[in-house]
Amino acid sequence: MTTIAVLGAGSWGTTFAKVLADAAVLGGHETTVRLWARRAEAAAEINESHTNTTYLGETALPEIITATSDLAEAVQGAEVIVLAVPAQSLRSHLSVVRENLHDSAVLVSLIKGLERGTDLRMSEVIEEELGVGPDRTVVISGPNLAMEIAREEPTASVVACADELVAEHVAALCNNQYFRPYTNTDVTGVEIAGIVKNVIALAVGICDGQKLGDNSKASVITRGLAETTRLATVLGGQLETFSGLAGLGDLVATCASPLSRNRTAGRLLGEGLTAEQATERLSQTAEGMKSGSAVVELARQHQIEMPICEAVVAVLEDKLPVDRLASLLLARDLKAEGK
Ligand SMILES: NC(=O)c1ccc[n+]([C@@H]2O[C@H](COP(=O)([O-])OP(=O)(O)OC[C@H]3O[C@@H](n4cnc5c(N)ncnc54)[C@H](O)[C@@H]3O)[C@@H](O)[C@H]2O)c1
Ligand SMILES: O=P(O)(O)OC[C@H](O)CO
Repeated sequence: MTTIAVLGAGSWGTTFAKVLADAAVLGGHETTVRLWARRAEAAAEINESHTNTTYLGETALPEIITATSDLAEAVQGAEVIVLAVPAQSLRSHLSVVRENLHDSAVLVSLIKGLERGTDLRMSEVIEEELGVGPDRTVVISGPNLAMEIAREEPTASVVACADELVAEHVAALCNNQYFRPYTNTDVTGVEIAGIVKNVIALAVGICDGQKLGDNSKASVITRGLAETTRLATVLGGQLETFSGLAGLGDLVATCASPLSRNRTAGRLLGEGLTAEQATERLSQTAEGMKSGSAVVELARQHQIEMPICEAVVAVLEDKLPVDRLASLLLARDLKAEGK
């Protein structure tokens, strides 16, 4: 019997709990999936009606998912702990996890954000707070819009861990008829790809809000991928990761889809809303809004040029009028494409 705790019953946490439960049924594994919801009413709805209507409408959740609003209870005895809370709140949740952590538990981050103040990736926050090694820290990232996966539309993803056997174990736990995981050992590359694509999606959304067309958006996506790759490779990420699912795959899904909260937030900024107004309008997590400044800070520390991310953050901080973003990027000095 494998006990898996999923912390965060928002759109991705709830959907991923369903992915795990469906994988267990398909694979004939004996698995218990516990889902931690911040609100007691959400936990009660999941237990009684097997739905989470706030995030997933009428999607029917498998009955092997049980929910609780008691974080310690969710974590107790769990061999696998999946983290699906907003990036800026992860550290505060980990203090409760630490007190109830199973000796050999594996920690799996679904989070696509960078911690403000420390500029740490989520795997680094987990390792620092829980004192676990990279062989127990896993990151899952890819073109994974929760709502499509909840409808069981096929997708693929990347399960990354420094220890390939651990990645394979977690991949087996989430492999089902609509979710196909590939393993990878490039945790840094996979994580940076997921973090920065949210900032690039904000830029694409701004193009939408400004009524710019597909050439502009394709240019932002392509140059955005170049920025992401520059940062990740300096931090130790592998170049190949960026032509894969966690790189190009996720960038395309997020920047193309009206389901993306980051692209939607960008569109609202492009239409003239402030960052605060756009966040209020969304009511769900758009990680790029908070992580953007940490990305830019990290890039500056490593002397990496990230002009698109810099411009997005300047808009978020009200230092650049949104209608000047395109002209600012176009006025930069000419350079060779590969540099
Ligand atoms: N939704 C997706 O399609 C998707 C896909 C892949 C990755 N992700 C990533 O997964 C992470 C979680 O995203 P989500 O879509 O589930 O977000 P969400 O906004 O839908 O849900 C967040 C959940 O965290 C809970 N929470 C706990 N502490 C919180 C706090 N301090 N502030 C706000 N909420 C708090 C909320 O109650 C909610 O249940 C993000 O890093 C996101 O980038 C999301
Ligand atoms: O809705 P977004 O913008 O948080 O994107 C969701 C996923 O990260 C897409 O892979």
